[in-house]
Amino acid sequence: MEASKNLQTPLNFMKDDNVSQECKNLISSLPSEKDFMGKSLFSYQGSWYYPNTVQAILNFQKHFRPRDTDIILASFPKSGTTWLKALAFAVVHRNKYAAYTLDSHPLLSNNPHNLVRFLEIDLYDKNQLPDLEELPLPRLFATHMPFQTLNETLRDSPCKVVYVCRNIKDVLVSRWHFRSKVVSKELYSNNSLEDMFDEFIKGAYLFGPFQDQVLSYWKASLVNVNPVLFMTYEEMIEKPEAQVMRLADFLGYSFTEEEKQSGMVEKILELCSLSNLSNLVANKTGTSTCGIHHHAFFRKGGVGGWKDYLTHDMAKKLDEIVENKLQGSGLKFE
Ligand SMILES: Nc1ncnc2c1ncn2[C@@H]1O[C@H](COP(=O)(O)OS(=O)(=O)O)[C@@H](OP(=O)(O)O)[C@H]1O
Repeated sequence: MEASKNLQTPLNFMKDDNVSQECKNLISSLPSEKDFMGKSLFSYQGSWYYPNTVQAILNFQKHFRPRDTDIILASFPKSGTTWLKALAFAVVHRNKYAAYTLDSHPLLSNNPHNLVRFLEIDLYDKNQLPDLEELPLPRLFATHMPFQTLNETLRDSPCKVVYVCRNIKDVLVSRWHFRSKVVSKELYSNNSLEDMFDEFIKGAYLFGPFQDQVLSYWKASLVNVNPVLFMTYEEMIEKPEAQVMRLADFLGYSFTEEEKQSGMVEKILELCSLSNLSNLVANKTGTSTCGIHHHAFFRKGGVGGWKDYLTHDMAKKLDEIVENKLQGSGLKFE
């Protein structure tokens, strides 16, 4: 692939134009690789970022003050983030939007990414000191950072972290489709699946390596420092009622018997379903606060769609890098 110079991407967090001298000094000491467009990525605390994202993470690490009731939704991109944001928002704020009807719910008029904003590619990317005081309680945030980077800031806080992960093969295919929607053809015309596969094998791509991030949250979920709930997209697809109740229990917003009897769990699942969200005008139009068109967050969903795209050999190699990393951890992808 040809690496052209001076490429511009519309996404702020992929740029390198908002970096302090302190951050420049740090970056100059970090391992670096070129991404698919020939732009530089840097490895900070075990994950790869563009310079503006490193700056945003430094902002976050320096200035974020967690509250005990904060909830952080973490994920590797394309693992079910949008769904988890919608579900967590709907669960914790369910009493604010008419006890047993969800007709006037914010999720019907706003994209989940604007209701639960990313720390490093939105809030702290835009602002060194974002105003987080006005957010409704409990405050909900999201991140694609690995646990070790998040935890440096959360260390003494009892705030809760929910991690959702998904099979690497579906993640890769989802990311490939997503890239074709968000990176303009002028910047990158050859969006081949093989290029993305090579990135995953090599490990140097935004927020990668996938397997390192998954392992960081898995390990954190086994020890009781910051409570971490480890969820999988596949389990959410297979047993949505059980998983949303598990989420609610963990967050301290368990469904009452009365709510269960009245069908509240099913109503929330319907509200947050891919078919419902993706058909809303609010999600067919407009751009999220992190600069991505709302519609780009929705596609086909489901489990095993990778089979239509990846060869047997590709699938085997992807499984191998994940298995090698997770060996002995007790976590296994089917
Ligand atoms: N509500 C809901 N229910 C089930 N599945 C959903 C939902 N919303 C989005 N999706 C599917 O999730 C994939 C996008 O992943 P993320 O939301 O993690 O993307 S992002 O990281 O926030 O950019 C992407 O998966 P693929 O369809 O396989 O590409 C979306 O279609």
